[in-house]
Parts: sequence; C-alpha cells; structure tokens
Amino acid sequence: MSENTRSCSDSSCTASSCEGCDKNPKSLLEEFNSDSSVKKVIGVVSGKGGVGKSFVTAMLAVLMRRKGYRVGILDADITGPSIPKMFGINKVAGGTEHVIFPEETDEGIKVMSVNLLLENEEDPVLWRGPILGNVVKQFWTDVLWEDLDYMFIDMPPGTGDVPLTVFQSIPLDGIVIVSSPQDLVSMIVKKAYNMAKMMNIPVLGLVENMSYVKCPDCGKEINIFGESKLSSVAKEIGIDVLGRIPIDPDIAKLADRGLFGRFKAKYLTEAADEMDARMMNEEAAVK
Ligand SMILES: Nc1ncnc2c1ncn2[C@@H]1O[C@H](COP(=O)(O)OP(=O)(O)OP(=O)(O)O)[C@@H](O)[C@H]1O
Repeated sequence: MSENTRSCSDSSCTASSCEGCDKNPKSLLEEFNSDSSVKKVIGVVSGKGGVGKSFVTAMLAVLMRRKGYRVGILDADITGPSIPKMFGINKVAGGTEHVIFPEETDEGIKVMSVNLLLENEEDPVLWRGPILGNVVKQFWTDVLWEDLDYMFIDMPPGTGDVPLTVFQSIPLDGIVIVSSPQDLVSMIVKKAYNMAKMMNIPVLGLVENMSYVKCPDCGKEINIFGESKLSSVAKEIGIDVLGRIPIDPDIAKLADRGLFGRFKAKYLTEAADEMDARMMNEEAAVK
C-alpha cells in the first residue's frame, strides 16, 4: 500500500530521521480515509495542456484493468476534466457523511472527477488555485478508494500551483510524462522531470502522443510534425521511452462516444507490462 512517507527532499541532508530536523522537511502528504487502500499511485503529467494526458491516463488504466488488477482514476485535472466523458459516466457521485463513492466505468475502473460532483457537466469550474488544490486533496482523502492495486492520477497540466499540491499531498510511486512532438523540446519535458526530481518522485518514463499518423491505405507511418525527437530527448534527460502513440481517429471516436475502454490498439501494452513488473517488484521488496 502507498505509505504516507517519503524521504527528505534535501539531498545534502545527513540527518538519519526528519524528526526535529531544522531543515524542516515536514511531510505535507495527506492521510486518506481508513477504509481506502491503494498499492501503487502513478501520476500522468505533461509540461502543458492538450497533449493527451487524459488519453494516456485512461489507456494505462484500461490496460492494467485488462491484466485483472483493481484500478482507479483520480481526475485531478479540475478545470478540464475529461475522464468521465471518455468512459461515458455522467452520474453525480453519491456518498455518506464521511466518504464519497467513486463511480465505476463499464470495465470496472473506479473514477472520481469534479464532473461527477457537478449537476451539469458543462458548468465551468471557476475556482482559484488554493481551492482547486483542496479539491484534489479531498479526492484523495474523502473518496473511498477500496482495495485498489493501481491508481492513475490525471494531473493538472503544467508545473503550477495545483500540480505542486498534488505532488506534495499524494504519495506518488512514480510519474509518466506525456509529450507531443511539437512540444517535445527538452525544456518542457525537463520542467516536468525536474519538478518530480525535486519532490523525490521516480520518473517511470516518457510517452510521445500524437507521434505520427498511419496512412489508412498503405499503413505507412507519416511523421507529420517531423522526425521524432523522443529518443534523443529521453537520452539527454536520462529517462526511459515508454512508448509512442499515433493520432488514432478510431480511439478518438470511442472517446467521444464514451466508449474509450473498448480500444484494441496495443501502443502502450509493453509500457504497461514494464511498469507493472517494476511496480510489483517494488511492492514485493517492501513486503
Ligand atoms: N493519440 C490520439 N489520437 C487521437 N486523438 C487523441 C489522441 N490523443 C489525444 N486525443 C484527443 O485529443 C483531445 C485532447 O486530449 P486529452 O484530453 O487527453 O489531452 P490533455 O493533455 O489531457 O488535455 P488537458 O491538459 O487540456 O486536459 C481529446 O479529444 C482526445 O480524445
């Protein structure tokens, strides 16, 4: 289970324990409710919006679910929540005085998103940063995340206030960085990478989304944004390439119809296998 502990983020610190340390590495991690249990928490981040972070989050969640795991998605993208729509969930989440119940997709993935709390999913969320951050914290602390093997967090885009709150308050076991070829300039990926490093969160790797288009007639892969710089950027930073996803109109259609969970493409299958092996090895080592 994800523990609310993390080592000191000050790499020069030599204290054996944080207790009483004047460098004040006090944990800001939030406790979640006593009936929740999540083995591994993986954040999906991007240096900027619109690159397909929700798409990758949903794809990884479905692939893990297909492996037989109990999976949840915490949609921390409060101002642009797209996960419920992609899975065709349009209910208002229920709850008791003490907990909120996540909704479930047809595949059995538990989901919490601000859209499940709004009467009308088209209502805009006009809240300022601190409130947005508190809502995300509550999605962690007040939602009943019962017995999950994997939780994927669709992080707010960028490296601002709300992503920082998520990094500080939820015990992430790793992050996946999503980028598209246009913005796969090392600067944007590096920002997301450096933010994770500063918080001592392992970077599991990089996914390039909208990487190419496959010609429907001859199957040729066309790099419409030019040659992919994925490998060189990943090498420069020293992180793994998890996969490349083309622009796939069939999956986009499924997403628009609320049927995302039915996709058949195998773009991230290997990535999910590798991630699973790494995470479950870590889990076994802890036991
Ligand atoms: N590989 C892809 N093929 C086809 N459509 C895609 C692909 N990736 C993303 N899309 C579509 O592009 C749109 C934006 O994707 P998505 O919502 O995942 O981006 P995002 O990074 O989460 O955006 P934001 O940060 O603004 O929330 C969606 O309509 C999605 O279905």
